[in-house]
Amino acid sequence: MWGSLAQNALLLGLAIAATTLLALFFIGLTLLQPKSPGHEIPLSEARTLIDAKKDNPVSQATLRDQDARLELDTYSGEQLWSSYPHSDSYTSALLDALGAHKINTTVDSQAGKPTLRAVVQFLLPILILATLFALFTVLARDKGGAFASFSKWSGKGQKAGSGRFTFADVAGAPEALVELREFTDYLENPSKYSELGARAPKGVLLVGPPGTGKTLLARAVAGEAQANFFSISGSEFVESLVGVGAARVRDLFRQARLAAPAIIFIDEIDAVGRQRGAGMGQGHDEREQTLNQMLVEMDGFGAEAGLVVMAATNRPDILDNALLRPGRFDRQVVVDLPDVHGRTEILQLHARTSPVSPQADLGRIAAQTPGMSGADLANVVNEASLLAVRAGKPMVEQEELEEAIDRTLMGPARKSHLLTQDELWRIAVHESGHAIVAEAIDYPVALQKLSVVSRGRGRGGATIYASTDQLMQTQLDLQKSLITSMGGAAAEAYVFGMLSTGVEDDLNQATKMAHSMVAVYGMSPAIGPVSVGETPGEVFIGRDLANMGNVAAETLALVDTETRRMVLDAEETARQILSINTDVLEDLANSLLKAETLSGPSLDVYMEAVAGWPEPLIKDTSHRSPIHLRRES
Ligand SMILES: Nc1ncnc2c1ncn2[C@@H]1O[C@H](COP(=O)(O)OP(=O)(O)OP(=O)(O)O)[C@@H](O)[C@H]1O
Ligand SMILES: [Zn+2]
Repeated sequence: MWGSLAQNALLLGLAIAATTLLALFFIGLTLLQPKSPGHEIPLSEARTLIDAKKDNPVSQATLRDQDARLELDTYSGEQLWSSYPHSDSYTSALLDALGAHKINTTVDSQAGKPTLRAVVQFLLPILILATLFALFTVLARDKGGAFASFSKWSGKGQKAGSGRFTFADVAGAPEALVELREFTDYLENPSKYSELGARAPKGVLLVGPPGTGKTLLARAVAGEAQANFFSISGSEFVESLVGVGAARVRDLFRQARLAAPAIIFIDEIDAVGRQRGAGMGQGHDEREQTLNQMLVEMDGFGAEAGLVVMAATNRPDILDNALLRPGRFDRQVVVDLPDVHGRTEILQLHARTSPVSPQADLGRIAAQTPGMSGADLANVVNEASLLAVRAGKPMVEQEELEEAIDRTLMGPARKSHLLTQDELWRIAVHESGHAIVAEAIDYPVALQKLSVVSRGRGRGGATIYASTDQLMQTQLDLQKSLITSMGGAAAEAYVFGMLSTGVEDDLNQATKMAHSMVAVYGMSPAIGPVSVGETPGEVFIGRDLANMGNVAAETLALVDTETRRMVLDAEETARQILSINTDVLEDLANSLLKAETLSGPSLDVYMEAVAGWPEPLIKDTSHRSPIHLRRES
């Protein structure tokens, strides 16, 4: 809860300083009370002495105007003093009286002569205030207190030129680099875009598991384009008070605008960018305000600004749709875990800055580390260097590198393990299942890439399709994508006789889709073309039935049954497709296991061998059998 050790020390120090200063202030005030000589008399008595008409006893008077004190010396050698009301009129009245009786008077206004007392009186309160202010600021930053908006936002500007990263510092992510070129292009010459009235690229979402170099990529874009770099993490907004996050966002954008061309990098954007209205409990309002402010800022600058906002997440699925609209984060760049090729390149890159022996076989290290991220691999090289130093060797040899793999796996930050051969094989079968099923039913979106490592630990591989621009989807389209989603689970069940946790995302997606088909799009014959009032894609489970309005409980039960039936049907179809393509499944899975990723021609070979599925994908069409209508164009 309480930040770092250093922050604690700072807090303690400030608290002590504030207390000390406060004590000094009061001690100082009493001790430095000016000591007037002699004894105090009431003002009335002093006036009587001054005003005495005969034998005036006062030999000499001193007006200490600043302290509002009147000191009187008498001819009898007495020293007396008295306080008087501190006002200009009273002072001049006193001076008049003294003058009238020709009393020798000194006025000591002390103006322009700062005494110790003045210092105490005026500087100490300022010092105390400053210390208290600093204290609050630190507190606020740490706990999200009310003063946080005064504290400096924690974004850091990176001066172009100092310790810059470039694309040469990123290895094993060629696709990401290609996509990011456009942003460096724009940053190097924003006016080109504004002159042409072209829509400048504004926001890009870097999607990928931790440690895959998302931050590195953002910095590299800044470095390539000689742009300034500002970064902030979404998690910094969590737990702060309402309004603080929004203020920081405003600040950040203002600073970046002044420093343009610039990149604003928002790490862990999912911490603020979740679906609005989906959060619960504390910090929810704050998150929404911060998110809204972000949207406002992103809409508030045009092509001429020379600003690019990059954000990183590994959960793009939970982001608020408003963030993904055109003119905001409308681009996504996937930053996958590297395959064996990528890992070799990353190792080579990091080996360049360490004394790695040319005899070391980095390809072998790459082959032993499926599932490791770029950050893990950088760590392997680093650990190996430490081991070499400890062993007194001048160079890092194979031995150290291999030991460093184990050390990296045992490291404190590491939450998972390497993918074993068994896991890789299962993932290869699963992904091949998706691809073969999609091919057999002529899934309308092109398959681009198959991978057994790319999607992050514990999540298995990925089957990546080109994104589609299609706005309207028919029942057949949805049915195809449902069957394709079930291809992975069907393959696991078909080949291994049981599922694994790797099917989680697929089943989730398939269930949501089937549910929408039933409850929203009227595609289930049992329910008919009736909307059950649900938001597309939401699942009933755990939902408050009281919110369901006019929908009868029986209907809800029927929606459930129909959803399940649709998913089961799709799985059955997928399984049958696989059973007529067992040979392709075997070959493809093996090839994938060896190469870790397949794309382009090496993938096409297998796809061409897939036998198509001859049967209709939509059953139960009896209630809506088509007729033939002449169409004239
Ligand atoms: N593709 C890569 N090429 C070279 N080095 C890499 C690569 N990926 C990661 N690294 C190394 O790992 C370090 C950490 O990566 P970075 O912080 O950019 O990852 P990230 O994806 O932003 O992680 P997180 O999501 O945890 O913030 C980099 O500074 C770099 O040394
Ligand atoms: Zn899958």
